[in-house]
Amino acid sequence: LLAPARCAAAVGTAAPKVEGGGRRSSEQGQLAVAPARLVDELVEEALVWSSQHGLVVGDKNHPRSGKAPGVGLLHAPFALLPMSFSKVYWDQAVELAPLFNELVDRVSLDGDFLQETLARTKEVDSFTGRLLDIHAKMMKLNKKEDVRLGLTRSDYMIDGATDQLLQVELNTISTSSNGLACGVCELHRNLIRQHERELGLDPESVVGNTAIAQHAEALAGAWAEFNNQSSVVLVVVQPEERYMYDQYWITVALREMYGVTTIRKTMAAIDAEGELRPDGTLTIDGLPVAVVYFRAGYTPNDYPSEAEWRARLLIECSSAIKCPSIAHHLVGTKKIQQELAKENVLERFLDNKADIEKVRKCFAGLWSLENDSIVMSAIESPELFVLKPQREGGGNNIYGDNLRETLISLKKDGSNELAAYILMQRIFPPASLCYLVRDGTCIRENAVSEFGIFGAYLRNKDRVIINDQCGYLMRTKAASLNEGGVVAGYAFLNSVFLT
Ligand SMILES: Nc1ncnc2c1ncn2[C@@H]1O[C@H](COP(=O)(O)OP(=O)(O)O)[C@@H](O)[C@H]1O
Ligand SMILES: N[C@H](CCC(=O)N[C@@H](CS)C(=O)NCCC(=O)O)C(=O)O
Ligand SMILES: [Mg+2]
Repeated sequence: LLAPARCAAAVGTAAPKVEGGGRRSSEQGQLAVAPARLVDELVEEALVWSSQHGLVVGDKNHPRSGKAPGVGLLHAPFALLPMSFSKVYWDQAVELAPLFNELVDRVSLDGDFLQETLARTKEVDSFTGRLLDIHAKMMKLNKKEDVRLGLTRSDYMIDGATDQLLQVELNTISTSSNGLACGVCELHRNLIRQHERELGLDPESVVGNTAIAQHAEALAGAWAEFNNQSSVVLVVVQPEERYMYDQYWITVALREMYGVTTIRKTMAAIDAEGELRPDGTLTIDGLPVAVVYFRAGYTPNDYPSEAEWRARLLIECSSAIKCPSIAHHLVGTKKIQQELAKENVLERFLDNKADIEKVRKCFAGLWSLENDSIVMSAIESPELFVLKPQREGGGNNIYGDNLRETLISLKKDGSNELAAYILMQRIFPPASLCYLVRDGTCIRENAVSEFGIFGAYLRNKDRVIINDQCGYLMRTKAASLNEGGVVAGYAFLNSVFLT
């Protein structure tokens, strides 16, 4: 039905020209029009597979879908077939993972750098300010985190104009979809296995996703370093969580693979039930906490009252291994991303020249709004930029005319509001026709992808126990969309086969 060569294009491609073969981004996207019968069959099988294998999210149309597991389920949004991705980019992103792990840890130890870099932002962004206040309190207490666990994700897009892999952002808190990303990889392998001849693809060419196993391994490793057999891993969650199934993949693996117990609590519940023993141990309902795994706490919406801020401070003051610590969390702000892109700043944190060049090579243009000439360029050509506040979770950036108007009003006020934002070069990834499935419906869209590599870093004093990439997340969205993110409702989960 679909000649293999044509079919390779049928799965959507994000692999423009690279050294040693491959094709230019402009040549991509010649999607072989798969016969409707085959697409319908694939969609039906994919929906059945997703329902039977926990590739699910809570359905926002169901009142209790964010409260109780098993209630109001809906399949997670997914691309029907994997994205082809050049091994050159894959290898580059994998090679960068331990470098970014090390960079995040080094920057997190430089409290003055964090406080100074974010000082102006603090004046105009109260959320970031509150985080900085907790960080300042820990500095005053000279609080040391001997055991540090970083679970990160570095997100990239391919810049179609230069065929360069450019970092979109470095996430250091609540890096999610680690569970569902594995599911979509298995879904694609299953579909290809069932239709190998028609699709002309090899199921094993879909890159396996180790995210669940490796996140569980890192959390279990931290729990072991805490060295208290009766302790638990505390998962900090939002009161309404429709992404709970993504989280349960990790916590069930933690129990089944390592026998480690997890408890799920909201920040309000931690404030109400949490206590500090004299030795600094955090207890919840009397249970000692070894590790605090934040799957909430990254957005102002997670702090509706002082109770949640008290909980964050209580956790930070405790001997529990925070994932992330307040310092690690702050390293992931866009302002720090922009500061690290300045000349000679990486040299403060990384020693090896070659490593520094590898990291610097993946930086897109990043500027503070104090840079008048860049602000003027952005006002003239807003479509070439993205304006970013210090926010996480998708849906927060400013684009196009709104970007221009925001900059003009910020400049007119002359207020220091400017420090709440950074400007970033807009990346235009190669687009290709893809089949995308959401709410049981398959659409064919000209789509672009964002490739994330998860990173795991576990250290006890000067002993680095884990410093590795730990799985991947490929997200695909309509090329016409500015914003991204699955939870935010824009992107679809995808997997990768290397070309
Ligand atoms: N420089 C950029 N070029 C193109 N798209 C971008 C850029 N930065 C962000 N985006 C889009 O906006 C989405 C959210 O931006 P991001 O910086 O990842 O913020 P968040 O922390 O909210 O995820 C990304 O997933 C991507 O789709
Ligand atoms: N509900 C929360 C969701 C937390 C969250 O949005 N995390 C951001 C980085 S901060 C992220 O990694 N997004 C990747 C998946 C996407 O595209 O939506 C959770 O389960 O922890
Ligand atoms: Mg993001």
